[in-house]
Amino acid sequence: MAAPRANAIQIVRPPDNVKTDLPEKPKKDATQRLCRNVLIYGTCRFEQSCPYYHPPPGTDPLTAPSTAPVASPTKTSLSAHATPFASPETKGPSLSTISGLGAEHLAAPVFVPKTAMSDTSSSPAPLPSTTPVSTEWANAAPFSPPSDGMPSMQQHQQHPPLPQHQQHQHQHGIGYDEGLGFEPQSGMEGSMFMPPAQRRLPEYHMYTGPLPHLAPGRQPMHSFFIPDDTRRMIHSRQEATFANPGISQGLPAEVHVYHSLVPLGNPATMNNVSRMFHHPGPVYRATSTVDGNVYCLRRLEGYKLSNENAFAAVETWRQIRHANIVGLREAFTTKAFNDNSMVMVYDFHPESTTIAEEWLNPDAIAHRRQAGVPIPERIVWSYVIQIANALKAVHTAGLAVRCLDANKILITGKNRVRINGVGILDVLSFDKKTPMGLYQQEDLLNFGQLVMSLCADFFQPGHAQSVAQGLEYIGRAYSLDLKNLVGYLLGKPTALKTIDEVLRLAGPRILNELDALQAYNDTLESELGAEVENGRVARMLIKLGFINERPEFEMDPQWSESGDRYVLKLFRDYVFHQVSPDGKPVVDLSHVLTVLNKLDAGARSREKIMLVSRDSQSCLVVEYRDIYKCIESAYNELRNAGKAMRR
Ligand SMILES: Nc1ncnc2c1ncn2[C@@H]1O[C@H](COP(=O)(O)OP(=O)(O)OP(=O)(O)O)[C@@H](O)[C@H]1O
Repeated sequence: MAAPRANAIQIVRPPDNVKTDLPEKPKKDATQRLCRNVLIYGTCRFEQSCPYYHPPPGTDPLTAPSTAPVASPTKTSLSAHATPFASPETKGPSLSTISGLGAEHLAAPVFVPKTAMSDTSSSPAPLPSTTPVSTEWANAAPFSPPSDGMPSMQQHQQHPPLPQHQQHQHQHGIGYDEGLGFEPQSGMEGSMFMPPAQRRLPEYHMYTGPLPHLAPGRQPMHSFFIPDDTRRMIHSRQEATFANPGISQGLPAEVHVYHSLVPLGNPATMNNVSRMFHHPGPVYRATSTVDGNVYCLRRLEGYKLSNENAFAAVETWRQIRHANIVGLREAFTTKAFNDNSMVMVYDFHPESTTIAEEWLNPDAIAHRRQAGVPIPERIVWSYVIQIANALKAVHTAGLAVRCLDANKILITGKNRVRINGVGILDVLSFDKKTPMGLYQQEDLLNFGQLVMSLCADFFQPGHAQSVAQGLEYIGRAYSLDLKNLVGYLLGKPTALKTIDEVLRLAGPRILNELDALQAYNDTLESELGAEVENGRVARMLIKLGFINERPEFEMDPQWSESGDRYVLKLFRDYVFHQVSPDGKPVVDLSHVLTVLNKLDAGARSREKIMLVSRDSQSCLVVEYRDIYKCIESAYNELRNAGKAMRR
């Protein structure tokens, strides 16, 4: 058994120039105050000589009646006395009211737990959730009653210096990697542990994993971050949006309000005459000087405006915003390419391809034939429903797509399709005489041919025999529903043939699509949830970064090392600089994320952690809410000073 240490550990408060306005509360008589050893370790080995109150064996000091002489942690905690904490409510403007692009964005809405935390302020003695202690704690030197009159830190009873690694192992106790269970170490007495209910993670700790049905067998660590495939997809889209492959030679520096043109699609065929538009129709990515966004410019070479009214349809198309249509933004004529060109500006969908490139290229067809597997029906129905949805919106707006073709359906995401090139033929082949109903019938026919060519790759549009063979093949390889739908679309145009009827035929398949979309939505929301938490942690880290190690503030080189900021320095060590028993750095991401997340959610958290000075000569037992206040106070100080300078 370790003897009590001769050099009693002094709890040292660093120099603090900030004077508190809080009135000091009268100290209770030592015999009326709960022994810290009991509070933290469960027992006091020096009960005979210790001047503090020791509850009778078997009594839980923290659940003792309020009349019992139990010292509430509220009264002995760092925050209770002489702490110059500035509450965000009382000092400086409310963080959430600040707007702009400055550091004020760090002020995420403060999370206020709705559950048990709400009444902790009035409860007599909430339970600290610092968890297990080791046998080393049991052998620790007892605290000594404070001998001088330091106002705040003295309220913490003294404990032996606790190496950071012990804090890591025993205060924090468990990491996410290790699961939430807790196994007492052998040789530790049961009485040394909090009852199980008190050891669980607090309810305000927000780092929840994904929904169980969304991540069976997923590694816990991965649930902290966005999954690899989603991350890769987002990165490659960002790269496709902003990377400059350096192939812009020969292109004008600016076209209307667009600059930084980069050709899209296959460079070998981009200057070919478009099969759909009968003009060479290269496509470019370009950045707008107006809003800084990236757009897709389709240039139609050799266009001569013959009728001013030709552009009238563009205005109607501009109004259509639909999930399955590539949005048309504007159209203009230009000589910037040293010719007469018309440019149609569309929303840019990075990394997109077309149905033709994806499914109808010779390699894909050969592969399917070799494998004897057609395109899965689920995918065909998904395309059918999305395109039908787009057609419904277009026809309802009194327009027609007029270019429904596998080359003009963009695949912009997982099974996500959008009709591309809308409005071009309205301008190029401006013709007021043909009724729109005829074009709409043409849309339905094109739709049928598109579905047929996906299901039966030998299909040749316009050949009656090919249609019959195709339908017969669909009848064998796919469901009767699909065959009926294609048959309907390829049937003779009549007034009764409408997109509404197509939707009716698709009927229950629409529900499947809805189901799949909602499941995908759930997945994305769950991933977003983890990122929200990461965002909060990032804000907390940025705030700490503003404060920790600041060379000077208001002519005070000691600012970041004194007062509240000293607590933050120790807290930073607690988060990042823990070491294992053999002195090796503990690089435990789950510890960092958990602690920072608790801190961000900790405006009212009574959970305690122990911070130890670098020389291990002093320690502080602080609640998360105190550290939270320290950060808010110091950060507001910096922010207000920064604002005053800007004025
Ligand atoms: N709005 C857009 N956003 C992003 N990329 C696009 C967009 N529109 C087209 N693209 C890219 O440009 C490529 C070429 O598209 P385009 O419509 O010109 O196809 P195409 O096969 O050349 O058609 P066609 O010769 O029949 O006119 C597409 O594969 C796609 O990668």
